[in-house]
Amino acid sequence: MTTTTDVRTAVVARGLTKVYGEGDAAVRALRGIDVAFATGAFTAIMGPSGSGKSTLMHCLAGLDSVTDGEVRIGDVEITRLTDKQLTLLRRDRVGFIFQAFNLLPTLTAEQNIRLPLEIASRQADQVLFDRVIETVGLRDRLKHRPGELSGGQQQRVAVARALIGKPQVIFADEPTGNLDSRSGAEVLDFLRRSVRELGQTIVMVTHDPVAASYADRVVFLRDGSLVSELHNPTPQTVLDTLVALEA
Ligand SMILES: Nc1ncnc2c1ncn2[C@@H]1O[C@H](COP(=O)(O)OP(=O)(O)OP(=O)(O)O)[C@@H](O)[C@H]1O
Repeated sequence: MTTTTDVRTAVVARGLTKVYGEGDAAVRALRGIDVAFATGAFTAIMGPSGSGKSTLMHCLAGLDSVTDGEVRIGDVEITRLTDKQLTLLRRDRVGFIFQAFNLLPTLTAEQNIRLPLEIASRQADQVLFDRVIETVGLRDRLKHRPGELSGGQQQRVAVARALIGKPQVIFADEPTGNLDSRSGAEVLDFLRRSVRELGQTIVMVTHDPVAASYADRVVFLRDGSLVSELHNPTPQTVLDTLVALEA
């Protein structure tokens, strides 16, 4: 598996190890993972329940500390940063999309989308804003509050919010977990278009072989180790790989 750190690589982990607890209660959630995520690619992380998917994403995104090893986002070795530096890095370079859309209910869709930039005192790039709004099809919903939007529309607002800051990478944790299959397909299609058309880099954790098939590449975890990967996956090849892993 490649671990090169050239400009085409957005995120790299080397020897990434995460142990929860100590002594007899210790759980080795990640056992020395080497993985690289290419810039402008859509990668899915899959594996059986408890295999370490969420832990890997949290360590890659600087949301959780690592026990050993390194993580680099762009040219920044995040495992060496102080908490304050990490907060700034997450704010300025990383986008997040969660299963629960995490929108502020009193703000309109547009205000939710612009909020992270406002917090960071950054100017929205109006050309990008318009392009993102067109891409996710929200033009006629900008003045609506989240409670007036469907689940799929709310998640599209969350996708737009993540895209608008032009982060080096977006981490998505089960982004379609709360959506019906049609809304889920729409959101996945927007994620894929943001990679193809805006050059965005996306790393997504999912249980769903259909969701994973929207990615360019799928990496598979088992018991805290990376054990397999697929390029240009289909739902069937993802399912076959999962079945083989769980055998
Ligand atoms: N805070 C924690 N304290 C102790 N053990 C933990 C903690 N978080 C996760 N674990 C353990 O680490 C291992 C990996 O968990 P993780 O949540 O990363 O797996 P996952 O593949 O995302 O699972 P799922 O698909 O069920 O969400 C599991 O054995 C889990 O019980």
